[in-house]
Amino acid sequence: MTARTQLLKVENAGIRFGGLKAVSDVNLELKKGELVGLIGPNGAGKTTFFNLLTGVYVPTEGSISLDGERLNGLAPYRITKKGISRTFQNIRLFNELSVLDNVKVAYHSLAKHSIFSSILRLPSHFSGEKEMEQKAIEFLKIFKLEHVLHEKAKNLPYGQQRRLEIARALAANPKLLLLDEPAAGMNPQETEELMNLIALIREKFDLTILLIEHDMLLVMGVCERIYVLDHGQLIAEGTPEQIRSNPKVIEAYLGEEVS
Ligand SMILES: Nc1ncnc2c1ncn2[C@@H]1O[C@H](COP(=O)(O)OP(=O)(O)OP(=O)(O)O)[C@@H](O)[C@H]1O
Repeated sequence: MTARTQLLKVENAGIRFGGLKAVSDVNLELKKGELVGLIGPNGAGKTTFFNLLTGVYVPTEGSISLDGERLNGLAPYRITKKGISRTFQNIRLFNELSVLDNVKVAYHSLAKHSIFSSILRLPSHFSGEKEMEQKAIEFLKIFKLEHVLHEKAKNLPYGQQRRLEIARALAANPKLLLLDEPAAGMNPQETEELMNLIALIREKFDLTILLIEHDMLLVMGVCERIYVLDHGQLIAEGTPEQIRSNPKVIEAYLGEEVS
């Protein structure tokens, strides 16, 4: 097997909120094509770490780079353009828009035709728009949402809303996809379907994925490597087998199920 090249490099990254070090001295690397888990007890700093990667927060220490390009201090939309997309712990869709429009909005952020051609309704606007719609429909088929294209997002059952959120994040054509608790609130069958979907999109879109998840079955089942955060610091990194038997992880999760 050829050695995989590096995609994300996080060096000694952290952020303070007043006196609280929510994330501190984190070193993490992702190689292209990897599917990696980020776990840790409640309040460990997982979502804050995603917020650092996506520019919601600027690190107060350390550096973050994607494909060798430093991301510290870039606005979230610029980081999306550089190739990082995410989903949220609490689903954030445009509730009043249709399923199709939710995905088209993401395409618009990358569209080649300019804002001027849209305003002036030039031919390039219409060809761009049509191409975008076709792409969005193709996309939604992969997520088994083609039968609800014109339904408002808010009317979808929970599992479908979760899938739509992932579809929308992927429409921005990321190199790195960050999934924040994608299985939260799902039943075991939906969780299993989601695991299969994550494996499928990773192959199909040649993606690198970092996944925050409390469902250990999902994390241990799909991730090749896992990082563990506790009180804002990384306490372990390794394969699912190594993490399961790591004494520091067991201690951090005392009272919670690890395997
Ligand atoms: N904007 C903020 N201002 C102050 N404190 C914050 C802010 N954002 C996060 N924190 C604190 O940082 C710590 C880490 O929170 P975070 O939400 O990242 O944890 P988490 O691991 O994602 O938790 P959970 O699994 O419960 O979602 C918590 O103590 C939280 O209160």
